[in-house]
Amino acid sequence: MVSVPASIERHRRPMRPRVILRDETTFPEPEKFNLSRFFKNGEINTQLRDRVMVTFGFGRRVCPGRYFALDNLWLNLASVLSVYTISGAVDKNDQQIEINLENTADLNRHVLPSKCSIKPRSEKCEKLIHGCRI
Ligand code: HEM
Repeated sequence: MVSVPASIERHRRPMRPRVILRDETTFPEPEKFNLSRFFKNGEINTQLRDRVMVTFGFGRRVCPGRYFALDNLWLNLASVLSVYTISGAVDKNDQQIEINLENTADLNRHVLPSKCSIKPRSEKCEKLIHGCRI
């Protein structure tokens, strides 16, 4: 077995974000997709521990791209949601097709594909998407 030099060993972290964010004492049923866990009396629960910054690690090895990543996510999501309505798809009998929330087991986990419906919010949005002048 290759031994790890002490200078590297002291940078190792026993608690990774993935483990912290699945701590059942703070986040009951951590594997369940449950947006209501972030709300209290119809408002965002500001008493919860910050679960966004945890994702990027801590201390001297904290992710230096965190603000860039968060701003990009915000811009991308806001751009998409401002012009599209995204919802679950319906089958030919007009019944809602259930969204599959299972994760892959890769290093970078993501949800498995599900059918969904993505429609422009309005004619004006459609023109915007196609790059026409409104
Ligand atoms: C949602 C997107 C991202 C997530 C969740 C993320 C998460 C992380 C995490 C958990 C670490 C390890 C922190 C630790 O060891 O404690 C890390 C390190 C790092 N990240 Fe990110 N990151 C993201 C985006 C980015 C972007 C956009 C960049 C660059 C533009 C970036 C550059 C880096 C670098 C260079 C390190 C190594 C820092 C070091 O070891 O000193 N990351 N990131």
